[in-house]
Amino acid sequence: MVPRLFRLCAHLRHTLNVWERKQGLWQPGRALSSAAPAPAGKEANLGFVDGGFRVTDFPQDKVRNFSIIAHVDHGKSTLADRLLELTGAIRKGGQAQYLDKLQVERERGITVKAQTASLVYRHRGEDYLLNLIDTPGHVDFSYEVSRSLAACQGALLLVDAAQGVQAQTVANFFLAFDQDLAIVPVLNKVDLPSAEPDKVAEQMQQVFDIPEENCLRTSAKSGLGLEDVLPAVIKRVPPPRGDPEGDPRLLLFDAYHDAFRGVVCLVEVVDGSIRTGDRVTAASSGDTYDVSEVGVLVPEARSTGQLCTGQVGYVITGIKNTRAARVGDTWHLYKRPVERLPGFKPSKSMVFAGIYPTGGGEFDALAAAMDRLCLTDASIGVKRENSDALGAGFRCGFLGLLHMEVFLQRLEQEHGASVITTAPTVPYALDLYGGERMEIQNPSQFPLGVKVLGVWEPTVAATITLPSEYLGALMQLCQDRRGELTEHTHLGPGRLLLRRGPYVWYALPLAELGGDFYDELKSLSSGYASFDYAEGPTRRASLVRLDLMLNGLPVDALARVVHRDKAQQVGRAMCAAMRDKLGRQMFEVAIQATASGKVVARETLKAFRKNVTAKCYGGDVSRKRKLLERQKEGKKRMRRVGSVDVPQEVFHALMRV
Ligand SMILES: Nc1nc2c(ncn2[C@@H]2O[C@H](COP(=O)(O)OP(=O)(O)OP(=O)(O)O)[C@@H](O)[C@H]2O)c(=O)[nH]1
Repeated sequence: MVPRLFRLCAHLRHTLNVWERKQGLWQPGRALSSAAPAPAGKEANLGFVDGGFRVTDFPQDKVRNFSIIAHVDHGKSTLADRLLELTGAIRKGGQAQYLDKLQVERERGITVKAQTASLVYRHRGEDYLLNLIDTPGHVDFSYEVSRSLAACQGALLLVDAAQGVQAQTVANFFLAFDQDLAIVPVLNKVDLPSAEPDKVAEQMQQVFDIPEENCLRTSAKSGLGLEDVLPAVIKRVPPPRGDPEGDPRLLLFDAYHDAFRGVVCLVEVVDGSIRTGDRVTAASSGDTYDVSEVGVLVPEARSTGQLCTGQVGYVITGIKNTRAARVGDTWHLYKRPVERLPGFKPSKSMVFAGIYPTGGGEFDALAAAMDRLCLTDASIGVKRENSDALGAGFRCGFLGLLHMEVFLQRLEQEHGASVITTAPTVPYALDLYGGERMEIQNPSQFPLGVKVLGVWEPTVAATITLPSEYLGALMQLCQDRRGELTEHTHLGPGRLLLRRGPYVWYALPLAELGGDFYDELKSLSSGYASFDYAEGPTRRASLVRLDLMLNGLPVDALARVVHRDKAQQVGRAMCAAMRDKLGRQMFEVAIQATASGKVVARETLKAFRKNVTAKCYGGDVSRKRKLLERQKEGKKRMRRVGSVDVPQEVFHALMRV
């Protein structure tokens, strides 16, 4: 009864909204009677901590939408904090890195999810609504950056004045440049003794053709130069260009799941405006929803009743199915179709891994958790798969290894899921007899007993910047990882440029970026190297399938594809790790590694019943019982391969070999 009543009210409200639009009776701000007018008189602080908010006070020319983009750790989140404080959105001296809300972000000290905040700023006696999007710096999250940029007309390009232009500075600059955004260059960390802002400004001119005098100089730490940032945004970033009189057209650029409110969609209102009570249609599916709440993030969600042309905010529609909120989709008013916005390029998975629940019966819970997490990260590809050893699970595609690690950490921390993952792998293409080509995303799909004429693996075009003195060590590392040097160049003359060294371009197999590549790169360059990559062509390579067998039976979840020359070395390491981790069984276990069916390594585990109470001397019965119970509990978490019980820690341990 209640939902029906609610639907009826929503329908009446929508009909009234449409009628008003048609009759020209639309009264901006009427739905906002509860919002207090913005306090006047304060120059640069009209914040939301004490003040009110009326979106209709901000016509398009008083709106600016911009992102902060930079290389990792150049200070985006710290600068965003300062801008939030400056405009009164948050209180000074509060929580640092306010927009990095996720536990994983705080623990790792990196941004993984773009965050939006609307600020009100008074400049020369006029109030402006500035929508800021703080973006991640790491290459694995560049999809977040490109998505965020679609809702912006400008970008603050931040560069650490001590480190200069780095690999992701270049990558992010081109993302913004390709989308025709106004770029406001900011040299940050000028307070550092090692800062050389003049040299970096010169570098900006050389690399990006940005006039040196256009670079702002700031310290997000000490606050130096911050007062110039927002005036520069207002002056250099154009207002959004949409048609305020046109039919409402919304770009859905992000979404997340809120435990109380359900699916929350972040939108830019490209044309027209949207109000609570409107009925909207998603252009991709034709599904229709009633808008139950509209508002801005200041940075917490605040209902405003409507959003006008060019504004960025959130919309809640009671979407139940997380997959219905398709990031990149165009929304319009019910029965008022509009031309669809270009949306986003689908992301291309670079790394794949199988994800399985640790307990067999936990599949549904894992599926629900994955669904909710994928809503906040549209770049993850998910397909169901089954493993003989691990049961029902998923094969997921990620943009890189860090992306995968962060996803797994979020699954555990935010959704309480406990999972086993297979070793990450890349997609391979196999040439079979008869001209047939087979794509595999899982090593256990690599056919055995069939003649494979050729295996093609993906490569990346890697850009590495590092000081010249580390060039030799870098070349050795890339050669060990089967890389081919394509080009290298110096950034230009000058002390800083010499110190920062050359750009080096390598074609590297994507599979070789796994494991310890980043760690080695950082350690060989004393932390100075920076790395970025783009997708390269596929390359033919001598690759084989490596299997781990227990008493003659392959463990499908542990199969991997390796280079022929490394098969024995990896096989031995896997057998040794299996021997150490498996724990003795009641019978002898033969552990073998086979490359394309031929044994390349072997270990034998002698029969033994593990006596977990051996260390408990005397008659401490309760302690013995506790240990035996824990052993029983552990057995539940075992996976059976033939007659061998494999504890799940073994899977975790072998993924890292
Ligand atoms: N000395 C100095 N340190 C700064 C300044 N701005 C930021 N930092 C420090 O630099 C480190 C990285 O800052 P973040 O704001 O997390 O950098 P980020 O670009 O958001 O990092 P990612 O999100 O991981 O890409 C932190 O330890 C900050 O305290 C500055 O102007 N001066």
